[in-house]
Amino acid sequence: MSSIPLVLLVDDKPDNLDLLVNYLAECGLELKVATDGEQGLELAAEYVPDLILLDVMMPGLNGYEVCDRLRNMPTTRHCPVIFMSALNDTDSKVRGFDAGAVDFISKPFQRPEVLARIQAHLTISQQKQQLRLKNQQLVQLNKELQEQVNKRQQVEHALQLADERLSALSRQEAEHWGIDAFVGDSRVVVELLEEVRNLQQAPDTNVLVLGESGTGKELVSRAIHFGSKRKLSAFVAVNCSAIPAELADAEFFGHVKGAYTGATSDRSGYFVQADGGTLFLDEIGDMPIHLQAKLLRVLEDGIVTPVGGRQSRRVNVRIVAATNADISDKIRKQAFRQDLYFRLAGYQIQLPPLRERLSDIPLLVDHFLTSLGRQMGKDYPTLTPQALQALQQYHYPGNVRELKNLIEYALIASRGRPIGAHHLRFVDLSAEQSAVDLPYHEPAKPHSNTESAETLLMNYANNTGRIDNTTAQALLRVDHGRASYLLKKLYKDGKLQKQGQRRWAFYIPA
Ligand SMILES: Nc1ncnc2c1ncn2[C@@H]1O[C@H](COP(=O)(O)OP(=O)(O)OP(=O)(O)O)[C@@H](O)[C@H]1O
Repeated sequence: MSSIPLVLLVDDKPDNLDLLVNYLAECGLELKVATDGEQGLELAAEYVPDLILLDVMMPGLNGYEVCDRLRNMPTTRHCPVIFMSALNDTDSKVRGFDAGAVDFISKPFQRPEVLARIQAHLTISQQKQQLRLKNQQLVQLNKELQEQVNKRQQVEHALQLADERLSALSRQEAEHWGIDAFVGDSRVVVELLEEVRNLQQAPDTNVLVLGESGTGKELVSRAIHFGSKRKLSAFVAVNCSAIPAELADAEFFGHVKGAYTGATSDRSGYFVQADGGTLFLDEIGDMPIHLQAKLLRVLEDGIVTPVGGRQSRRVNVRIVAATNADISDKIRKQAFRQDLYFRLAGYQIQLPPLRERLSDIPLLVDHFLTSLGRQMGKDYPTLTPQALQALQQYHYPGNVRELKNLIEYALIASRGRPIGAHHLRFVDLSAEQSAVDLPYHEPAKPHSNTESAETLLMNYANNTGRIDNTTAQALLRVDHGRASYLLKKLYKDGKLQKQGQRRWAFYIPA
């Protein structure tokens, strides 16, 4: 409503119009007059008045019809209409209200009544208009809110989907790495799996996993993590022997931007990455001694500080460490800190070598035939009884990893036929298996450095107690002559002892 309210007077009697104009002249109103219904409608459409005084009985369109049409025009729909009539009966009033009038003024006019009714309805109309405006604002606000709610619901839905996908992934991972992934039903394995289950229920206990290479130390460590409540956070696997000493601090504790040349941004280290989860330290026996001291400090106070940074951060990490080294020997030789050992070995697990649980071979063979066969697109690979017997008689210096590799090779070599003993490529031949028809392999990368070749052979002999020419050839990828030369040299140096005169098998001197 403009500051001066506009009132439209519609009456076919000029006297009435004059009288009304006269009454309203000094009331601060703007007036428009129409002398019939048609003109009244035109002026109403053109000026959109704040109030209309409408005569009922007019030639042409009567007041009821005019009012009815006003209600149907979008611009005048809310404009209050007061009927003016000499008829004072209830019927005509009801009819008027039905047509959409807000009030009645009786003729002959009484000035105070006319003024009072006009004022009252202008005020009501003004308030109604304000209410309508507020309502529109509220509707608009409500729309915006609804849009926000919709957007939020979409985001929440997307988040929920992502969450479901993530937990499906972590479920898959947990299933993949769960305790069931560790195959075996020998007594020693059953006891071992019981220990793993107990450790899953003690998610804050650090664990030291000991065992020869290939016995499943990483598999067990993953099962400990993925079966515990820590599974929703990361399992970070680190091979301690593969980290260059100069990078070790940054790798473990992270670094800030500019800490050294090449540090172009902040980077979190293994401890922060594993926060809430598990840090798997493989080959812990090979961890440099200076790093052992720093690791011990983090294990004691749970606080890490990135290289070049001042801001420390508290982390909650379970350590599962593994080694195939003789850790007591390393402690004796002061190559491993005893205090760190006590921190890591909150609980200690010893994995048995495969040769001490040969009864697990059929299950393991079946497991690898199925899983590797599936990967290679071979549906039901089979094995001859002779091949299984050969597998059960071997002593597996490389443990389960070696068995897995044997089966993988045999699956390829057998080309879809049942796997026979001659498809098994044993690296370390025992007397019974020397008759096995071995396929020939081109040496991949011959081992030319004599010193490191000797170390490799001695490591093997120390681990297994024996070594022969065929094994040496396979280990170093060299020919028979070179293997003989190296074994004889170790023999002459007194590092190996010969067995019998004819067979070139050597033992560690008693
Ligand atoms: N009991 C088992 N059941 C099924 N697979 C096994 C088992 N033990 C070991 N494996 C498989 O053998 C391979 C070697 O296992 P893993 O890496 O856990 O051994 P490891 O003791 O950690 O070896 P390393 O000391 O050389 O790191 C992996 O492919 C693993 O899946």
